[in-house]
Amino acid sequence: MKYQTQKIALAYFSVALALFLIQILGGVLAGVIYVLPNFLSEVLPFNIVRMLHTNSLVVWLLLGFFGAAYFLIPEESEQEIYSTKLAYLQLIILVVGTLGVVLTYVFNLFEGNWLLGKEGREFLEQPKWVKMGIVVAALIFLFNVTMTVLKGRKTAISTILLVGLWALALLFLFAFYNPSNLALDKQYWWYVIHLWVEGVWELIMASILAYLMLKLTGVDREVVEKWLYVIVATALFSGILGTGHHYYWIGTPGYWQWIGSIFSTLEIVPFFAMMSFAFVMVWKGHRDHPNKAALLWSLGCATLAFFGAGVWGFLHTLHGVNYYSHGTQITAAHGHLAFYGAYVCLNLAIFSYAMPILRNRDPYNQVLNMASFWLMSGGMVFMTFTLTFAGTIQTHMQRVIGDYYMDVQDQIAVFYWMRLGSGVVVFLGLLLFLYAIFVPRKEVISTDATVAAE
Ligand code: HEM
Ligand code: HEM
Ligand SMILES: [Fe+2]
Repeated sequence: MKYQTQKIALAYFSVALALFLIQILGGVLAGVIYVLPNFLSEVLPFNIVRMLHTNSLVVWLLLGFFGAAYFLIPEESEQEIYSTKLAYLQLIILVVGTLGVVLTYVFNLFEGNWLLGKEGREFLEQPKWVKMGIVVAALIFLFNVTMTVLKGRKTAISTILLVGLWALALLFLFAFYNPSNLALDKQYWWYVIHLWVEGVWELIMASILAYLMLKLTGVDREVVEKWLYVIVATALFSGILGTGHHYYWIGTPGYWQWIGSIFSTLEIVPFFAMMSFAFVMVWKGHRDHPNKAALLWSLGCATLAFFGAGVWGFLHTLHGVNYYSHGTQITAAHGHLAFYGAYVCLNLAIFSYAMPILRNRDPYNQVLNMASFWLMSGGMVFMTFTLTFAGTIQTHMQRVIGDYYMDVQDQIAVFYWMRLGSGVVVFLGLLLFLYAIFVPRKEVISTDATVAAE
């Protein structure tokens, strides 16, 4: 570790991983409820479990991004982080907010209260006070990292990361606007949900991937930067108007069907570019970096993001297709692989790279880490297939033939059992990852012991 303040990342990554564990437990529980509908129905109903699953996902991904910024910005700007105290204060605010959400939902507190009560918009369910806390934490973060970057060396990687993080925070402000008109509500809801994952998060993804490629493959910075500009330009060009693929059936004007179809199809381009980028860098690179696990997660990220977001996104993005598939298991299949490939793998890549450095433990459990990649990714890919099969049958029976929703659900139950099975595999993969990251390798302990004995 070159800079002392990079250590801040350790706290962020650890809390992120704890929430990841909760997210996956929530997913498995939701998967159980799908096949055994009365399971825990009085204590922890499905809607609460689902909210915990999706919100803990978003929170831990954000914590991972913040941690990644604290880790890579000192190196990029050749400068210690402006204030360590502010960084920890930011983390405390986010943890308190998260606990607030969990307690409010699990114990059903403050019903109907404007400030403290629940808000029922998917992904934006946090009570208002938590949303405000998130904004305060984001401001602290932006101040802290911007001051650091301004004082030091400015690189394309840190600039694009900063632009992405600023835009992420600004777009979140739309979460406060919740008009009673349902069409307007949805229109602004997508400003956060879509413009995050298919806009500014892509900038964050591209810059973190670029940093990893720079470190792991040893290619020249100029080459990495050229790719970065192309990826960012195509991501914003396609992603902003691509929002139109959510405006087909919510009461917005008909021209959105064309704008949405055309521009969201172009969204495949940045994901394809990111995949090509990663492989070309490895092919051209001359460095044989010892951290093979971080490289595996990076390549896995770029590849699975291309399939989950690009291919599975395109599958249902043309309005003629979406007319039938909207809101079916096809959507869930895509949502899982896209989030997993693009943002889960990205975080696990930077954790795999940074954790051994942060914990001063090199070499570490590489092989177990790589095994966890295959278990988790295999599980998620299998889950995507089962949900795609389920969704195809569902779309046909429900939207083409016109069968009743619950009758169709009974017919596709076998896929939900398979989804549960793959979810358990993902859970095991995660346990293995945690073991590989946190538990010291046996040989290392024994050498230390002999050294101590001598
Ligand atoms: C890192 C891995 C995972 C990610 C990124 C993830 C992401 C998501 C997302 C984004 C949603 C909302 C989907 C939508 O509205 O279209 C969701 C819902 C759900 N997830 Fe996951 N999830 C993961 C792992 C799991 C696991 C392991 C299971 C276990 C079976 C699971 C089961 C579910 C269930 C049952 C739902 C609710 C679906 C519904 O309402 O119909 N997820 N997940
Ligand atoms: C990493 C990037 C992406 C992530 C994390 C992501 C995630 C998601 C999630 C979670 C949903 C469900 C939202 C909901 O209704 O609750 C969704 C919907 C959708 N996504 Fe993506 N997505 C990504 C990229 C893309 C791309 C590139 C395309 C097009 C090529 C696409 C096309 C769609 C479409 C058409 C829907 C609406 C499905 C429906 O009508 O039910 N997505 N996405
Ligand atoms: Fe979208």
